[in-house]
Amino acid sequence: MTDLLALLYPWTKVGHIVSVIAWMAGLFYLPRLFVYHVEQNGVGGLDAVFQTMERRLLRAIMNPAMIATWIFGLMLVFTPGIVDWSEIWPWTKAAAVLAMTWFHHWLGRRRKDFAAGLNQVTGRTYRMMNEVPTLLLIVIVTSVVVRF
Ligand code: HEM
Repeated sequence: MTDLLALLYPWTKVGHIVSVIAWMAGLFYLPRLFVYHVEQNGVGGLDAVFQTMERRLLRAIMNPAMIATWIFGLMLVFTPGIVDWSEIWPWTKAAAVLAMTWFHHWLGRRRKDFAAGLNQVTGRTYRMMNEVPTLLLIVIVTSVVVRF
């Protein structure tokens, strides 16, 4: 099994990076959609349009991309010679990835609130939350590239 993972290594990394890019695109865009959704000022019909865009973005792109990122990422973890858990970088990366996954689920719960007409979160808070994936991305890329 580990021989197969070693053989697949470059292709696993291709899959990982491609799925990471798709996941991040959604994580940046969905909170921005929520800002516009909150601040639409009751223009007729827009609520339904936003709901459709949010549902499709989450279901068609973000959920599959997150799952693919995890699968390829875990394949890299189990590839021999890639991760040394006595170093610091795998732990900072793991913490940031878990936080990113929490953020994804937080957005998913907010989408359900919008769909039920129960959103309580202000546009200002969504603007602030929009910075979360950027900060986590900096931690993750620094971890995997600098490898402290
Ligand atoms: C979801 C769980 C994740 C796991 C288990 C995981 C695990 C890994 C592992 C073990 C590597 C191998 C590093 C190497 O080949 O030397 C890697 C590479 C990489 N990961 Fe992740 N990762 C995950 C999520 C993410 C996320 C969310 C991002 C970006 C936001 C990311 C960005 C990268 C990048 C850019 C590389 C390539 C680094 C290089 O080639 O130097 N990963 N990942």
